[in-house]
Amino acid sequence: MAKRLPLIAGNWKMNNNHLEAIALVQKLAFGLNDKDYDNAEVVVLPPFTDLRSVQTLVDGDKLKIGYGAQDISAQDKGAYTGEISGAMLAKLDCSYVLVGHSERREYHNEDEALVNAKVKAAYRHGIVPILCVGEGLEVRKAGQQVEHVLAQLDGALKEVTAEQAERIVVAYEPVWAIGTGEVATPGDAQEVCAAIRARLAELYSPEVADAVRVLYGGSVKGDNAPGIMAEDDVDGALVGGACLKADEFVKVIRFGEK
Ligand SMILES: O=C[C@H](O)COP(=O)(O)O
Repeated sequence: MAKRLPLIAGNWKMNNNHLEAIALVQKLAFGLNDKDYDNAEVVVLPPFTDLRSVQTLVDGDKLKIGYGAQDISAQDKGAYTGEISGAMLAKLDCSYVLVGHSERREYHNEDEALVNAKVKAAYRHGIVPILCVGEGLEVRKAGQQVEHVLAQLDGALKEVTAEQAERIVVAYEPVWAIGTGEVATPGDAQEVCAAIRARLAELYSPEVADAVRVLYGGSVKGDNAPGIMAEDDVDGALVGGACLKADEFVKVIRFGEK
C-alpha cells in the first residue's frame, strides 16, 4: 500500500478576523517543528476575509502550513452576489477548499447536485476539494451510515474523472459528533472510512482508492486523535473547535507521539 501522508486540516468556521488569523497562524507555526511537517501535512481553512492575510504571512515567513477556503461557488464569474469563485481562491494560492460540509448542507440547503458542481468548480481552478460526507443521528441509529455516506460520495463524484478523483480528500464527519464532544469510536471511523475507500476502488480503481486520503472529523482533540488515527483507513483529521487554540491543534498534529 502506498504511504499516504496524513493531513490534519483545521476548519476555523466563522471564527477569527484577519488580525486574529495572523496571530493564530503565527502561534501555530511557532509551535511546530520540521519533524511535525514530516509526519503530517498541516492545513488551515480560515474564513474568506482572512485568506489574503494568511497568504501574505505564509509567503513572507516561508511557512510550511498550507491553507484553503471553507466554500467555493459552483459558478466561475458573474452576477452571483456574495459568492466567491474558484478563480479568486486560486489567485490567493488556496490549495484546498471544503465542499459539502454538513453546516453548508444544513444551513444553506446544499444538495448533492450543488456539492457535485462545487467539486467540479474546484478542479477547474486547480484546487483540491475536501469533500465532507456524514450521517445524522437518526441514520446512525438505523444503522444506515455506510449506505448514506456512499450515496453522498456517489453524488459528489458524478462526472469526476479518475485523474481528478485521485487528488480528492474525503472527510467523514458524522453530524452527531460535530461540535458535540461526542467523538465516534475508532471502530466507527474505520468502518465508514474503509467503506469510502472500497467505493473509490469500485468507482475508479484500487490505485485511486489507495492514493486518496480519507479523514475523520467530529470532536477530534489532542487526547482522542491517536486512537482514531491509528486506524488503517483514517489518513488524518478535519478539526473544528480544537484548531482554534494553537497548542491543542499542535497536539492533534502530533497524534503519533507517545
Ligand atoms: O470541520 C470540522 C468539523 O465540523 C468538526 O468540528 P468539531 O471538531 O468542532 O467537532
